[in-house]
Amino acid sequence: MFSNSAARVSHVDARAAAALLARTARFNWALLRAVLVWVRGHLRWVLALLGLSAVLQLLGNPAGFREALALAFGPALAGAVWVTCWPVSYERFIAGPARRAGWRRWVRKNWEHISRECGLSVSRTTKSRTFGLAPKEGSRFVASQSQTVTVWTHARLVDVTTAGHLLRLMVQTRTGQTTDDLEAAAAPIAAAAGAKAYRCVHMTPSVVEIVLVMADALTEPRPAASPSEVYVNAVTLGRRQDGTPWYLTIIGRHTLVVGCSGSGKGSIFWGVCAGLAPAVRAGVVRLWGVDLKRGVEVGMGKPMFSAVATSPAEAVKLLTRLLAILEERGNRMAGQTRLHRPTPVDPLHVLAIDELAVLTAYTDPETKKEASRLLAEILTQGRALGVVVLACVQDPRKEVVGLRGLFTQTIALRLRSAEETRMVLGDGAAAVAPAHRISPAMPGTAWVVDEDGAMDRVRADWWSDQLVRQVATQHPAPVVEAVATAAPGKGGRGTGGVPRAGSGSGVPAAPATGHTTSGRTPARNPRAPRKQRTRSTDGSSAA
Ligand SMILES: Nc1ncnc2c1ncn2[C@@H]1O[C@H](COP(=O)(O)OP(=O)(O)OP(=O)(O)O)[C@@H](O)[C@H]1O
Repeated sequence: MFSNSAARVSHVDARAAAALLARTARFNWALLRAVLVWVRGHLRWVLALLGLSAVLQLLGNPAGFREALALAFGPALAGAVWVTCWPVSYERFIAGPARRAGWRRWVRKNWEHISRECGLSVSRTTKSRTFGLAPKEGSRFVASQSQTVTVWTHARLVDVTTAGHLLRLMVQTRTGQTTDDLEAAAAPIAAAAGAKAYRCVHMTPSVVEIVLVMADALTEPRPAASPSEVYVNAVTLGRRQDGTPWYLTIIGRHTLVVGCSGSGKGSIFWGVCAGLAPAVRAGVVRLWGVDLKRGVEVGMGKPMFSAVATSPAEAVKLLTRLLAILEERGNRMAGQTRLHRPTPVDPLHVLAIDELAVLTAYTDPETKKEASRLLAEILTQGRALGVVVLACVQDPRKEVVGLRGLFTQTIALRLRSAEETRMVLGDGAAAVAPAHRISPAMPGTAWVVDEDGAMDRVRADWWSDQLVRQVATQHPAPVVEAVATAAPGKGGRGTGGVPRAGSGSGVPAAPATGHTTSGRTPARNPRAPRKQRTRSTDGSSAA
């Protein structure tokens, strides 16, 4: 008995000792690597001090020899310990500022060369005259000697600044140049600087800011956070390539999301819908879902939606109902106000469509025609009347998405060709916003056009099925729209709809069939247990 427990203790000790040994070895190896990196980066300093220490040794000054060695390797060792034990603070106080200073120095020192090689400079040859003594003529002063010289004129580097991973060059055109020329040179400048990406911001008719992204802040996926605040104007979808948050304006915008299969359209779909969830619960926003991939996507967060259609026929009914709301609201707003302001009695309606092409291209001709007509009306009238559309599609061709031009903002996820990038982001976009070159290993990454017309690379946060279900359960829509019974032009009061069961309004509960989704929704993952449609008085669902 005793010998057994002793053996167990010694076994545990051996395992702890082995772990400690492994940790120590890893630490020493990290330290050694950091020292070697430091020495490589400061080779001249180290060699000079090693030389000095050798001379001092030869001169019989062992104290000086030791000091020189300490000077050569002391900072390396201190830096190595710092970077190994506290990498974040080392990056913040030492490595980051040093790297950024190096970028600025590189640009300032080499600007003329960069400008010349990247096609921003012009040269002109002129004759120059020199005066002096001519040896052949007995060192007599000769009036002039003529020689041909090349004179370069460069675009002007107004300023160089850095922040985080960004290197910003403010460049001014030279005479005869336009900002388009500066923009065209941004790609070779980015390549010369070893930048991961770049973008151009037109500051004035003669000044462009070239923003070089020196390290990719989008490489790592980031999980989305459960929203808690009521936001209607915009939602946070992820981050921009400079690491700042990426907001998508919702009010007054129709958004088209284009990306091939697996490009991450779901992240943007849920970024918007789940991002608006607190506003949905507060009643300021009403979500309408059209999921023509058999309801697989919207099924994840169905409680957030006031109505869901999963077939083209249901979608037509839903669009008809929405158009009726829009018409009623238009009549009410006429002569009163030109822009709808969402309130709990008169909410913002957000129509979220997953796989738009099924509705506008791949269904029977009659449904296709009717759906396209309804959607076109919503897109043309809805912006000011508080009805906005978010549509996701894989194929941006005109014959698939004929209504492409009616969307007021587009998000280009990974696309299949430069031609598709041009279709989605506009002429000339393939060069500056190459959505067709987004790596398949980085789903959720996209190119967007900013308010000022500049293109920027962004990455949406990742919404897991579990998080979508959780957000939907926490923020159910207080009102269910009885879309299936709607007839064209018979929407009645636009903000109508039936309060959800148990929402405390005293209005009879809507039947579970209030959603247009017919009975069965194919599940992508095992579904969470179905919630009973009764609610306790605090508004939370009761199982
Ligand atoms: N923002 C993101 N960050 C990291 N990974 C992501 C992100 N978005 C999506 N993914 C990954 O990519 C996969 C495909 O994403 P998603 O289903 O959203 O693509 P999709 O464009 O909707 O494709 P399809 O059109 O075929 O449905 C997901 O299963 C997930 O693993």
